[in-house]
Amino acid sequence: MSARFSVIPSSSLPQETGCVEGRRSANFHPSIWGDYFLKYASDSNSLHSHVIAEERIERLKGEVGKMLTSAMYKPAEKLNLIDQIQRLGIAYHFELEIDKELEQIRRGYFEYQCDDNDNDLDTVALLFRLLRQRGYHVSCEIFNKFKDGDGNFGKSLIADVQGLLSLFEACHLRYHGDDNLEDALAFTTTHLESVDKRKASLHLGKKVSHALNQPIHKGMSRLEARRYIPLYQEEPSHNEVLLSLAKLDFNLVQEQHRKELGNLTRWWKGLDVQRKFPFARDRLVEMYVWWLGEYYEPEHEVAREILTKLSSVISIIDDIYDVYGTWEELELFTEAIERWDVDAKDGLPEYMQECYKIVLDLYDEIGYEFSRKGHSYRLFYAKEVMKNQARAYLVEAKCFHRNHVPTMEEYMSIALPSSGVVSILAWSFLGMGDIVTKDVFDWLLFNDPKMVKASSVIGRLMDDIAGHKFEQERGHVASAVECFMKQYRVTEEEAKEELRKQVTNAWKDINEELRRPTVIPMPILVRILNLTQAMHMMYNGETDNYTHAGTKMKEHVTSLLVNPLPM
Ligand SMILES: CC(C)=CCC/C(C)=C/COP(=O)(O)OP(=O)(O)O
Repeated sequence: MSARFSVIPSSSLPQETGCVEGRRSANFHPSIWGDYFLKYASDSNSLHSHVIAEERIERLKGEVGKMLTSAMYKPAEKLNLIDQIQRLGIAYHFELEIDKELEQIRRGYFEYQCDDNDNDLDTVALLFRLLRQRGYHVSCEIFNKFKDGDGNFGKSLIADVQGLLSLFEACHLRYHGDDNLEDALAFTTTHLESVDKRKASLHLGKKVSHALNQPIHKGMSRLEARRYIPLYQEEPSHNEVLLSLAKLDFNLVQEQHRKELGNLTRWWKGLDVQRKFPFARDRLVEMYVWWLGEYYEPEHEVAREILTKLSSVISIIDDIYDVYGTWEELELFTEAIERWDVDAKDGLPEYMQECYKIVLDLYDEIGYEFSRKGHSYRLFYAKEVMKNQARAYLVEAKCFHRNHVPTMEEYMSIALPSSGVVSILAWSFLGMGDIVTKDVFDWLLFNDPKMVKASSVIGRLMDDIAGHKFEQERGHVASAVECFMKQYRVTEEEAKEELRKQVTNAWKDINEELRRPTVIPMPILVRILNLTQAMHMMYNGETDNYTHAGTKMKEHVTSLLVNPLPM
């Protein structure tokens, strides 16, 4: 298919520039984890306890399944149950049941207008959130009845902290034009912040603090489940069956994740990354955690493996383009990727030859996996993505090597493709089952879908806001913050504020694109949502947690992969 970028002619650069030549170094810190996970690669001594846990899980799943479909619960109780199941990270066992129950509750509420008793703010907001999460269109006018005579969310709601919390969470599902929810977000945030300051009721206070920092809709499910399980346990009314299932399942799946990461560590060591590419970020473990945001369910083992391998290699390539490579080398490397031929590596410097070989070998390996599964057609898309990514990196590098600070419009046309979101999504689909088709790849690669663009905007702008300072210090292509400041003559803080608004708007696009009926199957769109949540985890705040993996990211790795949940 047609390339999005053309390769920049080599003659075009040096004359034009005060060109930045020679090699740079970003002084990335070394891997925090080294070989730590290697020991899990061959871990088979827990086989017996594994089987016992699986049997218990099956029994508990049966009980939860019965609770979900039982007619004993009122709709409000059922909604709470569904919410808890989702937040505990075990909803993947009950997708069909949840869909059926939600559909029934939706019809009861909107078509038969029943259950007037369940019309409190907490329940209505929960209903709204759970339905919109699944793509049902529910009008935000549903909240009008909670407004006072002046059309504002009124004082009477302030004492209902649980209701405020539920409304706050619902607001993050808003579409463009949902003005009601803009007001509701400001209203709930103000009042929840004051609850947070008062540290009212220890348990509720904890929930409020966490929500303000991390709304459910933007949170990475696996990480949020890890945080929610102990919180749920502290709830006096918690259900023992749900809790046991959540803990057992978390720990069993964690064992699988460790083993996968153990095998990946072995592969990574075999590549000898530290020695061959000492200038690059060595972040296999962090990359794996990133993709637990895309899918953590056991069935996606192969997809996770393919995605982690490809993205870890692209991370090295990113550092070649961003940091280490000279302009001439980058042109040569891009041409070699275009040619996709073993002989194309002749003429590359040695470190690039090593990298090129890794790419070709990896593609041979995944190509073999595709042919085993009857998915050989996927290899074409996988290669196309790598070529697009290399071209996008080259265009970005050109800006840097020319010391060019583009306008925001020009910047976004360069920085959205180089953000890698399309590549990551395409690669994340490679190892998935038959829900992924040729049409899905064509849509993703050649239709410029709105939801994917929104996800790229969120990833790119959050990354730029978080990484601005560090990248400018080490010398990096101008970020959105710099372009915005220059174009609109504003301060760094003002630029960041404006860019955060663009992120907020892009979330509304994501929410709208999830609305049924969708052209692309929902499980595919959910991957785009998941990737956006994972990027939110990576870049939220003032730190790029991928590059600087020693603080928050280290905590995430520890809680997701090192420490099991105490039973
Ligand atoms: C979610 C995605 C798309 C991940 C791709 C993996 C990757 C190359 C990360 C580097 O991020 P970075 O912060 O260094 O990116 P950039 O160099 O574009 O700023």
